[in-house]
Amino acid sequence: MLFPAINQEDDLIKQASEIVSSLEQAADLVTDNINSGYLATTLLRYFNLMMNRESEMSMDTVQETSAWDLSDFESFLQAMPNETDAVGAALGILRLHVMYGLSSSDILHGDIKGHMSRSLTFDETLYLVRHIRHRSIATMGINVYNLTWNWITSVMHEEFDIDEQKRQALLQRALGFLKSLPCNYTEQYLKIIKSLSSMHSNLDELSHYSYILKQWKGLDNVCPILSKHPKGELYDLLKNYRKLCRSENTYTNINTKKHTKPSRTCGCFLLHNNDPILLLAPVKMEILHDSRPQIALIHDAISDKQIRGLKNFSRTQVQRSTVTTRAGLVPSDNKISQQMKIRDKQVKQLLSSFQRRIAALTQLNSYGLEPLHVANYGVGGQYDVHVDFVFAEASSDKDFDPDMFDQRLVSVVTYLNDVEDGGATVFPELGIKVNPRKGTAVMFYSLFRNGTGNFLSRHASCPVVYGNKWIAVQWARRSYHYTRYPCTLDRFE
Ligand SMILES: O=C(O)CCC(=O)C(=O)O
Ligand SMILES: [Fe+2]
Repeated sequence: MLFPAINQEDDLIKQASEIVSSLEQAADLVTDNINSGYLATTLLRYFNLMMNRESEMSMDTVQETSAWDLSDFESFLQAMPNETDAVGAALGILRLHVMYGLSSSDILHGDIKGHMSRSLTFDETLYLVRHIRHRSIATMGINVYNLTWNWITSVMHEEFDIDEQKRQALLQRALGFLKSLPCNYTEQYLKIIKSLSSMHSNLDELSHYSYILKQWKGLDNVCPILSKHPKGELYDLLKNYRKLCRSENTYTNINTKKHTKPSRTCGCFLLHNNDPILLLAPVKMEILHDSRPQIALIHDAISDKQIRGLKNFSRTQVQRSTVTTRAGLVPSDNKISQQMKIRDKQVKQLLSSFQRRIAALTQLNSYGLEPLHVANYGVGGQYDVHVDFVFAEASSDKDFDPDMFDQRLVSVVTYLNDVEDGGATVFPELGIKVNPRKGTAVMFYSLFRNGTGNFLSRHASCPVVYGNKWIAVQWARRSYHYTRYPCTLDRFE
């Protein structure tokens, strides 16, 4: 099972607690299993356990469920997280760190944006440091050297209860890192050398280095590579993504001027489109972006009963999400969630009024609606900046012509729960942030009238900090809607 944890993972955590509390023998086995290399997973499972109030166990539950036998336990062990989960957990914590600008020292003390957990151990922290250069962190548009150094120094400053040997190993690691940049003519480097000397380390090179460094004229205070920040449009976009997730208002206007006009009709209204269904129960619309692309909120888009039905059905069936790439549909570091398509007839029936309303609202033909997708993001789960249409560079077919493809025209993302912290949908080109609210949907168009993709519709899901996030995504394809959305010759109409 892959990180991020969803309800199944919560169940697993509950089972773990039950076993550990009730069977001494089992507890030893669990400990053996967990301690060998799965530290970050342990960390996140504890992290979840402590933070997710729903999964906290009362003593009553422990007593009720203490009748475990060992065959149950074997299958439990098989379902234990593996190395992939461990890496996933470490990356989840790093994502929260980067996206929300958290201090590494707070995380070390178990404080994730004010949600308290236990402190990390020395080994767990090193496990995080080892994974900072992972692709998914390296592509977040930050200086990974800076991030690594930030963590190394936090570990060095922390009063971990570790022996001399481990402390020396840490300092050696810090030296090795600075040397690899290379940053060995800096005050930072010298400081570590001095610390190592003060520990009476018998490294021959120590005295040699301190001698050279003392002679060195312009010793840099801080290594320049560590303070370089990536620049360019892509980085501005990723910066906006982070700023929106953090609710900082200072997002940079990148492309907006190129082909949007100021919004004229932002506001709320009841919409019925003269459609019999909507005349009976008009849609509560709130326009967030007037046009090109139009982005709107739909309030009360789905009933509580439909939400319950959808979640109950999907809870045990969602699987690791995939994205469309040149290599086909693959799991991706850019989309950390689990999802499924709803094909079940009964569930479809339950949702038919929901889909009819969407069709009536967009005035699109319901034949163009794709099967509904349900997705769940756990703590640290996110969806990086992306568009919902396929563009040539992302296609697996080298002759792919986006204009000939039946592209996704409209997306309706419906929130199936309130997320306690994080999980907002953001549009980093436009400075728009939508916080998930149970029953509300955000609807946006991805194409221009001529059928080509509008990159201003780029959007993302901020990582979930606390709780988890359930959404239902309804896409409508363009091909059925030529009459409703006739082509124009204007490139940007
Ligand atoms: O989770 C969200 O807020 C956005 C989901 C999304 O963009 C998608 O599934 O394509
Ligand atoms: Fe999307």
